[in-house]
Amino acid sequence: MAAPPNSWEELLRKMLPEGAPLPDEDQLDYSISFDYVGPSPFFKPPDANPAIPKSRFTAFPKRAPSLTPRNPSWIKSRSSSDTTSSEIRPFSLTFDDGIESEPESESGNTGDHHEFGDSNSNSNSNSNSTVICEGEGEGGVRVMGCGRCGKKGGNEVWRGRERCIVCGAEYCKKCVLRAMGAMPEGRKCVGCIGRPINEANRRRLGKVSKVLVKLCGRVEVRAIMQVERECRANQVRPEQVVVNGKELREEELDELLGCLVPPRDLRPGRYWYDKDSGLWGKEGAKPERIISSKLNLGGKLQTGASNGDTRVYMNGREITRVELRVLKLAKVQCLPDTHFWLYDDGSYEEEGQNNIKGNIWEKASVRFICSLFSMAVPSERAQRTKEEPSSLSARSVSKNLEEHKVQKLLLLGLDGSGTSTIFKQAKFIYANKYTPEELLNIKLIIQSKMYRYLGTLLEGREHFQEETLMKDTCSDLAADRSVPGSCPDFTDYFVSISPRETRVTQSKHPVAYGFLVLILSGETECYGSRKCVYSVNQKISNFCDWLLDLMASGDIDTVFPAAACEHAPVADEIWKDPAIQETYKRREELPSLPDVAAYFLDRVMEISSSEYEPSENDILFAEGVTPTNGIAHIEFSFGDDSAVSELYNEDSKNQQPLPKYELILLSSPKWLDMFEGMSTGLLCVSLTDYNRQWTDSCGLQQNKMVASRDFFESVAKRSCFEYTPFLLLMTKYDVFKDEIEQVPLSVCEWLKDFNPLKTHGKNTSLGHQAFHYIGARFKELYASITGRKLYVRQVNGSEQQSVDEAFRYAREIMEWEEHNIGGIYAMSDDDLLSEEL
Ligand SMILES: Nc1nc2c(ncn2[C@@H]2O[C@H](COP(=O)(O)OP(=O)(O)OP(=O)(O)O)[C@@H](O)[C@H]2O)c(=O)[nH]1
Ligand SMILES: [Mg+2]
Repeated sequence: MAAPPNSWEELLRKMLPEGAPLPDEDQLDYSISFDYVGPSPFFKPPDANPAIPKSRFTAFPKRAPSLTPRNPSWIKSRSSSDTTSSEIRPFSLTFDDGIESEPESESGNTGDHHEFGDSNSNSNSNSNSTVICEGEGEGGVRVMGCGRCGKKGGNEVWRGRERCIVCGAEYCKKCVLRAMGAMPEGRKCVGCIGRPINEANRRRLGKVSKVLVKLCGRVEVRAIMQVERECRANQVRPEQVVVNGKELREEELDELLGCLVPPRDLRPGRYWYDKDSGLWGKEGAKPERIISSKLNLGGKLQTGASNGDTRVYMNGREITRVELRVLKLAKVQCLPDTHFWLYDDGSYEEEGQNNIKGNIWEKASVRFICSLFSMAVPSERAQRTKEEPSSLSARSVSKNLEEHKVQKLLLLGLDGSGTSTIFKQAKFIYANKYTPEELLNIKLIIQSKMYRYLGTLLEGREHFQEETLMKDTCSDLAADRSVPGSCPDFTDYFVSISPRETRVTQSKHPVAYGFLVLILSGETECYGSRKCVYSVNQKISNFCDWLLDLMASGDIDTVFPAAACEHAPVADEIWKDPAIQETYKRREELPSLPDVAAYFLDRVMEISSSEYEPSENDILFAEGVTPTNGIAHIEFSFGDDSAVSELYNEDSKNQQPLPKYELILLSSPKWLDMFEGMSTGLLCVSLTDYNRQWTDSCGLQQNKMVASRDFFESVAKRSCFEYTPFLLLMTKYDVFKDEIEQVPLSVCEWLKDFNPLKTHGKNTSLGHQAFHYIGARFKELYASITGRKLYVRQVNGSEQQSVDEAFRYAREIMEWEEHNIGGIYAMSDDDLLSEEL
């Protein structure tokens, strides 16, 4: 069933504010994502109709095989042939240079096979062909205008440009095929064929570009991308890899890349390698991988290879501080000037003692911490090989690498921004359920928190009661003494330090001040017999005194939850008391009382009982379930077709392995620098923050959206996230869309320029426009820091489907980044959109 020709335009028009112009297809930006409200644009095909293709959003592309290192088959072909261009020819092109018409690229041509033969000679015979490599910069400097026809940027044709991965010369859509010919080594001008690529473009190798898809069709582009990745001329050259201070020789590089556990994604650079343990890292840095041991590579491992300063030595290398922490975690005695000998199986001994003391990889916690910090951990493959060496011989190296790759997602955000909720939802949706021990712990947390909420309410009640009675008393006194005029508002005259200590801080009004002094010095009896909406009976008052004393002395945690069951009836009575309900109505004045307090207190009897078992919602809404000052993580994988997936288990052995993900929730920014090499950063910001206050670690108050922005900025600036794409998850849209109708976005100084259009459409509501505006401000900020694109999505943490969709979006981003490096080449992202899109 063919879609109507302009269906995407219609769909887009519905999403954009009324009157907004439609962007060109080339300019479409897929980096803001939100929940589409309306009928599904993708029809579920009836089972009986196999002709209808599966929706493209339900099937995610399989990860492409690892690009580098090369697989052994390549190494074989490399030694057998020395030609650079003819060994892998993606397809043949015939080119009729007499026809000046633009290739049919705009429509209908996708998937067509272009027959442009012998392009090299034809291109060269063209009068313009001499400019092919002119003006090129070796360092990838961009040539202004098309390198062949000379057209400058700005017009439609120029926008879809392609760049040579050697010289950086750019060609407009019309000239790409003429300038690059059959592309036997990928996107290179014909004059650059056989020449090594510019290293700045290595990350671009094999990443599909939209322009090529339009010009050549998918099948051909795949072939071009494959040769671009695999042909000899584009590989790392031996002299570009220095190991232990020595440039590699050709056979050494072959040994390194052809071994069972090679370095991941080898780039030109300086490395150190410990052949006894297999540890491998960049010169001057911590180990990043354990590769195959006993390879004969480079020079001798130097003491200062990793720039360690710990006075603890491993196989002659002074180890780094992070390694020392790991050793301590593994309970290895590490006194200064200890010299260890570490073997490739993880066993270690002190030098010269000939006595194996243990195995550092034995503990799961050690392996976990190492993998969290992107540090070396022994690969399962290497371990399996030891057990069954023959079982792996037939498997390709790249396949193995794929299988064991775990995509790491780092979840960050200020307290209350929704991070814990998303983490808990991910655990419900994808990972295993909570264990009985975890459930017991959560139950105790919920019970304890519930009594704290009650304490906070009682404290507030006391404060509100004093305030109200004092006001009443003062107005009576004022009336008694016939003070002319109305009674001043006494609340202006004192600031509450705590409900039990009220201090006069102003005395603008001498009469009022006189009354206050009178009241405060003349005992509270003057309103002791009075009552107000916040007054309670003696029983509650006694409980209130007891609970508040417990809170003040810090003993509440020793009493609750142990005494929860015993005090449940009175707690229930208190919660239902009208005075407490009146207090709860003013909960925004009690900052430590979360909205979820009522959810739990409504069921105080049930929750206080020893038989109570927290439900999924209870866990979701409970505070403090995830560690507030540390790290939590879950590992999971999810399939393409359904929201719910299984843990990868024994049963899936025979199936295609699902990609694995590790979600790491980081509550404390002090660890941030340790998280290099994350696949994606998920940063949560609550949309309602624009109207909230935040107290920083120094006790200073500021707008919470501004605090979130500053936090985001500090994260984006870290060098450890240089290559990490970020997805901004904007939470609490459900609350925000109503709140924005009452309180304008301009209450936040950073967002004061928001200028909404007055329209009445589903997707042009004030909330929707404001969400876009905030997203755009964050994108702007991120681009100014990193020059890259920030992905944005709204999430409702309380809905599993919304969280699931956010993770699916994150997965698409990882795919795009892997195939298109959208972020790094953001300046030309119009031609680097995913093939899948
Ligand atoms: N309405 C609504 N509430 C949300 C949403 N996301 C989170 N919340 C609530 O916001 C509060 C704070 O949630 P989180 O930020 O996840 O909690 P946290 O402060 O990071 O961590 P803990 O307090 O330790 O649980 C909780 O009461 C959540 O139920 C959302 O999208 N919509
Ligand atoms: Mg919290």
